[in-house]
This record gives sequence, structure tokens and C-alpha cells, in this order.
Amino acid sequence: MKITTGRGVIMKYSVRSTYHLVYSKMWDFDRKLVYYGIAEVLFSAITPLVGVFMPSLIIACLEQQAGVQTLVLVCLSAFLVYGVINGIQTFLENRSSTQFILYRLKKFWSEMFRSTITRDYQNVEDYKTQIQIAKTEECLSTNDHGLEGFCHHNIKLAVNLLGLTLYSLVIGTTNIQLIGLLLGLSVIQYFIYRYAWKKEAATMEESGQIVRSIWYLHKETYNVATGKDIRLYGMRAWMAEFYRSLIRRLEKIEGKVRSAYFLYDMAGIFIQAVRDLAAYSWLILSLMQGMSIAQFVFLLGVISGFSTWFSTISEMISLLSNDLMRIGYYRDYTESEVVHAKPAESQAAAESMTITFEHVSFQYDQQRKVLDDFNLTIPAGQKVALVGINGAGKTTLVKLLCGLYRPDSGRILLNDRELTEDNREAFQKQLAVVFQDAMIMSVTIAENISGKNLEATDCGKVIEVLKRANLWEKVSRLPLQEKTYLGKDLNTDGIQLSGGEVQRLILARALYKEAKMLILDEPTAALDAIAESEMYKMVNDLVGDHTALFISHRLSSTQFCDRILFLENGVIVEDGTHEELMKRKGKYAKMFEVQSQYYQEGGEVYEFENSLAGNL
Ligand SMILES: Nc1ncnc2c1ncn2[C@@H]1O[C@H](COP(=O)(O)OP(=O)(O)OP(=O)(O)O)[C@@H](O)[C@H]1O
Repeated sequence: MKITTGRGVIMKYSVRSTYHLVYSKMWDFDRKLVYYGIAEVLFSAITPLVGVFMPSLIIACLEQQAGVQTLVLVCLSAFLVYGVINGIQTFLENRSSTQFILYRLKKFWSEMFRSTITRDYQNVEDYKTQIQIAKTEECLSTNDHGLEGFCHHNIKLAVNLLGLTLYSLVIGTTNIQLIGLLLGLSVIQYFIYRYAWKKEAATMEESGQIVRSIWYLHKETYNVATGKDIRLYGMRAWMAEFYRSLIRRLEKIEGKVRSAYFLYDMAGIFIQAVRDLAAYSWLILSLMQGMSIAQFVFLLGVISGFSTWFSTISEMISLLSNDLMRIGYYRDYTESEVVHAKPAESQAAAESMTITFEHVSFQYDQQRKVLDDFNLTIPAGQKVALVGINGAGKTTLVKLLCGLYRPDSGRILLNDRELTEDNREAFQKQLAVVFQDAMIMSVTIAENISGKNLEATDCGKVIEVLKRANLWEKVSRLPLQEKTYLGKDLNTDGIQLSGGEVQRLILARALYKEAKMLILDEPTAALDAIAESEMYKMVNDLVGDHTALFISHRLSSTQFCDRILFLENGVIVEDGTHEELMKRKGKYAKMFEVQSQYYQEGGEVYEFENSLAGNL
């Protein structure tokens, strides 16, 4: 059920279902949190009443001309009772503050972490999911709003409701008309507050978007990768102006909201004046008609505290609407129907793999189809090169093959078995893929290679693959060798590898996996042409009988392959060995000839640019 909480703010989930979700999880997490919460409500509502009652008690003793001893005893007892109640209330408040943080982190953050890490790659890559993640963080990153705010605000709401009820009973037993007037005025004040809140709620989506953009810009200012371009391409002024324009937009929105709250504040002052006039007139009149001073002081305290209970209730209802909206973001993300990873089936790994694409079509969003009715068979053990100009669809094809994307139509078969959600994890275990943008984590070299913690890593095997990837010479010279940290995020002694060294490390990771199929999606961009060619040949020797797919823009690096596929706009336009394609004098031969001009010229080796391929 959708519920409107303010102009333009629609909540997808019923209030009841969100309450049920948060409190049933809390019950599972630690039921003491609920018990202590109830106790906090009781003590927080009683404390002010006791505070108001104390002076009137002392005055009553004076009025009745009690002896000094009795007066001292009453005072001490009153202070003791007040101190104990106040102390318990403070303890409960502090306890819930820390416990709600733990509840948010242990229960909700971990659920979000699990939901992200296990979900389909295609879904995580989607920009809509990225926005959902940013919004979910809004629900889980602060103590005052979203999930944790919800827990605190509910306690405060309950305290104020109970306090209001107690105070209404006290006043109501003395003057029923007065309580009617006080409640009526408070209701008017509440509706004016709702008006201001609705103004604010109507801007929340837009201001949330602006705040996210501001955070994005902030992030880019300390992002090491973009930092270079910002300085070298003189982007500072442009970014600063962009930042200022966002702040200006936020200021404008805030201005509108502030003026609505100003109206509320003004109305509040007026209502307060009317309320005080009525209440104090009655009190003074009652005093003149014989009310005791003790009762007068007590009712004075109760009446002046009455409006605070009510205005806090209005405030809490508005804050809770905001919290509910943010919890809705969290629910959108964690309850959305996405494919989550299934544990790998235990099945015997095949020695080598035959890959078949059967009428596969795929497109990103509403763009043109990258692959349209695509067919291809790679027999087991074949070494295939996939070449083509930029944007031809090579990486997309690899991601489909790895199960990172799902075809829109058609099937991908692995040894005659269709790749599905159920066997995807099992299949991925048999694959080693080296992408252009491979991930290096700020952990040790050995952990980066094995993908496990040090205790579970076979360091002997790590050294062996580092040797095979021509990186051991460098690593062996480091004081901690394969146990050296990469980057300084987790260890200040961490080292920085060069682009080419990172790519060798990624290759070592692929070799460590001992997969049945190896895919190299141009991981060698940081290597020179000769080093790349040598690495591809070396990998070819290492994979033995296993199937391998090599992607490169440097055609000389892949000419050794059993088969070369020339991809253009998602279609294989040429298919054969290097010799066959050269004889055919088609697109491949033309590209090869252009590139080869840049190799041996006057006995010197020249580097050629990847972008050259795109010019063909
Ligand atoms: N995540 C994505 N979202 C939307 N479009 C994408 C995405 N990735 C790639 N594309 C588009 O799909 C097409 C094929 O891209 P792909 O990366 O598969 O080509 P490629 O042959 O690997 O290119 P290159 O040689 O430049 O790496 C391109 O037009 C690209 O703009």
C-alpha cells in the first residue's frame, strides 16, 4: 500500500509493516532493547512530573507549618526519589544510544552488505541500483535519521504521549474546559506544523539529489585517479563553480522551507500567548478563590510543561515520517527482486570446456543491441583471439560468458549445459578472467592472489605463480616478500605497484586459480607491445589443453592463436587462423598491416596506440 506523507512524498510501504519490520528484527537481535525501551519511556515521562511535584510538596509542608525536621526529611526524600528516577532515566537513555548504533550496524548494515555482495553483477552495475545504494546509505549512515532516528524518535514520541496523557489527567481533574482549550490550541498548532513539514517533505527528493551530487564532487576532490586530471586539465574553477551552483540550489530550497517554519514559529508564539492568558487567568482566579499555593505551583508547572509535550509530539511525527521514508529506501534496496548468488553446486570440473553462444541478444538499457542473434562455438582446448575496433562488443561478450550479464534472449552453453543462475557460481569457479580494470585490494600480495586470508593461502603456490608471471624478481626483494601490503589504506608500509606490475599480479591471480578456462580481456594495456606479445605466448604455454580466449588490440600478440575472430558491431565478420585471414585480405589483414608499420622500422621497436585500431 502506498501512503502519502507530504506533498510529493509517497511511501511505498505501510507504516504498520515498517514498524513490524524494525521491531521484529530488534526482538530477534536483542529483546532487552525492547524491554529497556519501555522502561525508558516510563521513566522519561515520570521524571518531569516528579520535578514539577517537588516544589509544591515543599510549599505544602511550609503551608502546613511542618517542623524543620519534617521539612528537611521531605526535601531529602524528594531529592532522593527525583535523583534516582533521573539517574535511571539517564542510564537508559545512554544505553539505548549505544545499543541502537550496534543494532543498526550489526543487523541492517550487515544485511545491506550481504545484499550487495551477493547480488547479480548486472544489477549492481545498473545506475538505478547505484542510486538506491546511495539512498540506502542515507537511511543507515547517521544516528539522527533513518533507522536509528526511527528508534530514538519512537521512544521520544511514546514519552511525550504518555507525558501528555498524565498532564491532561492532572489538569482535566481540576478544570475540564481548560484541558479542552489547551488541547484545541495544540491541535491548531500541530496543523500549522504539518503545513511547514509538508513544505519540507516536498523538497526532500530534490535536496537529497543535490546532497548526493555534493558528496560526489567531494569524493572526486580526493580521488587519486581524478585528482591528476582536475589539476592537469584546469578543471578546478569549473568544479568549484559546479559546487557553488549546487550550494545555491540547496540554499534556495532551504529558504522556502525556512519561511514555512517561520510562519509556524509566529503562530506558535500567538497560540502560546492565548494559552498562557487563559491558563494563568484561571489559575489566578482559582488562587483568589482559595486554591492552596502548593496546588497553584504544581498546576503552574503542569500547564507550562503541557505545550512542550504537544509540540514535541508534532515534531516527532514529522521526524518519523522522514525516517519512514528513508527506511523505505532501505527496503526498496534489500527487498527488491534481484538475483542473488546461489552456492556453487558440487560437480566434477571438466578437463576443458566447449563454449556455445546460441542466438544470444543483449543490450544495455534502451540502447542499441550490442549483440543481436549472436552464434559462436569455441571447442574444448581451442585458443581463440577476439579482436575488433573499440566498442565492437568484446568485453560485453566476455561478461556474458562469465555469467556477469544475462542474455536478453538466447542461451550460452558450457559443455552442452545451459548457463543458468543455478550453475553460474559453479561455472565461475572454473574460469579465470583477467579484465582491463582488474581489482587490487589494499591487502597483502599473497591475499590478492589467492582471494583468501593468509592462513588459508598456499604461499608456496603464490611464489610459484609470481615466478611464472615474471613478478617474483620484484617481490622477492621486498622485506616481507609476498606478505607485503599493497597500498596504504590498511597498512602504512604498503607499497605501490606500477601499472605493468599490477597486470602481472592479476595474471598470477588467474594462474593461482588453476581454472579450466582462461580469458584475458586486454589486461596488458600497461605493457609494451613486446612484453604483451611475450606474456600472451607465455600464457598460451601455461594453459596447456585448456580453452583460452585472448582479447587484444595488438594483432601481433594474438597471431599464434588457433583461431581469430574479428568482431564488428557485435557480429563476427571474419573467422579463421592468422594465415587464413591474411590471405583473405579483409578487415583483419588491413588492420594488421597498418599496425605492423609501427613495429619494426629501421630495426627499432615502436609502440602503437590502441586508439589506432579504432580509426580503421
Ligand atoms: N555498462 C555499460 N552500460 C551501457 N553501455 C555500455 C556498457 N558497457 C559497454 N557499453 C556499450 O556497449 C558497447 C560495447 O562495449 P564493449 O565494452 O563490449 O566493447 P569492446 O569491444 O570491449 O570495446 P573496447 O575495445 O573499447 O574495450 C559500446 O557501445 C559501449 O558504449
